[in-house]
Amino acid sequence: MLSTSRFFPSFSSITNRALSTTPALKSTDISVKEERPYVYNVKLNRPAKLNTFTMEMWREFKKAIDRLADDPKCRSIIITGEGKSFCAGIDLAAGLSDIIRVIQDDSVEIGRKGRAVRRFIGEIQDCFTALEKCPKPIIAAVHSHCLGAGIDLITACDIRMASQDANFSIREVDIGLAADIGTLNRIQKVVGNDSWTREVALTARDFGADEAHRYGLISRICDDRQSLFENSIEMAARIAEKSPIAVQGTKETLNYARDHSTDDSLNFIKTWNMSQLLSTDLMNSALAAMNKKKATYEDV
Ligand SMILES: CC/C=C\C=C\CC(=O)SCCNC(=O)CCNC(=O)[C@H](O)C(C)(C)COP(=O)(O)OP(=O)(O)OC[C@H]1O[C@@H](n2cnc3c(N)ncnc32)[C@H](O)[C@@H]1OP(=O)(O)O
Repeated sequence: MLSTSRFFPSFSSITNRALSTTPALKSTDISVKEERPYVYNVKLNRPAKLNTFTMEMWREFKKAIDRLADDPKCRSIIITGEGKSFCAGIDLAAGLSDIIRVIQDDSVEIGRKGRAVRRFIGEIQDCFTALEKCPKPIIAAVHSHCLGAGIDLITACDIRMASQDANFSIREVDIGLAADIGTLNRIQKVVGNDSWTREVALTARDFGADEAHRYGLISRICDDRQSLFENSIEMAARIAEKSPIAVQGTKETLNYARDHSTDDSLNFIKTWNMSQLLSTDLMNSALAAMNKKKATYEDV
């Protein structure tokens, strides 16, 4: 069992450093690649630190997702991690240094400190909420460690799959905090088992791919990392072949239905489709189905 203290520089050394000493993000910490036509891979690319998140990396991640959200040449996305682990959570040394500096700055009045903490958490929340807000479906492909912020990330995705070696933990209580960037707010809606959710969130215990699958956190287990990658690309490519109007309307509606009453969401989809059924995609798809052919669709 590793102690988290080995990752922390002393608090005084953090507070004495200037802001600019936060390890700078090389833009390679997040890489974006078109793997197939219309299918993009957003890769966490900080393998030496097990793809742990710094503030700069969070910002880069959001930028990448927001860019793909608006790119008509992107229709589906997979999220992968380079190296040994998918994501070992927040970078316990660099990722918390900004906030610790504020907390420890005695010249800042306590009410203002609270506001700064709230802003800090909100900014990080937005980086993962970008996954949910992105109209393109997003598949998380998890191998090895997926801890803390890693679970925040994957619960904001549309689909989760993992290789057999995956190792998950809602690790936050072990570092003295209630998870605040999405896991606790989304996981019950993903998993639908309140007792299990509370068990893993309150104990921070590790669980593997089989357990994650059994409780619905992931929908598919692959034998190894290579087949995980291939399966996630195949699934993303299959989605990308379909009408982007239909696919993106489906994601919007599922998100809306999750957070509203059935009545409200029925109203939402009929209003949505007031315009979206007028699209040529409907006729194209119907004709292609009747002729046993594949339809192609304009970019949106
Ligand atoms: C407002 C708050 C917002 C977000 C909050 C999020 C909360 C969380 O994310 S909680 C989870 C935090 N993460 C952890 O507690 C994991 C800590 N890491 C480990 O326990 C282990 O590294 C391991 C994942 C079990 C893997 O062990 P091992 O295979 O032996 O590899 P290591 O040699 O330990 O690690 C390699 C390399 O990575 C560095 N590293 C690993 N995890 C972190 C981390 N979380 N923060 C910073 N650095 C980390 C480790 O120091 C090694 O670096 P070297 O330079 O090679 O020493």
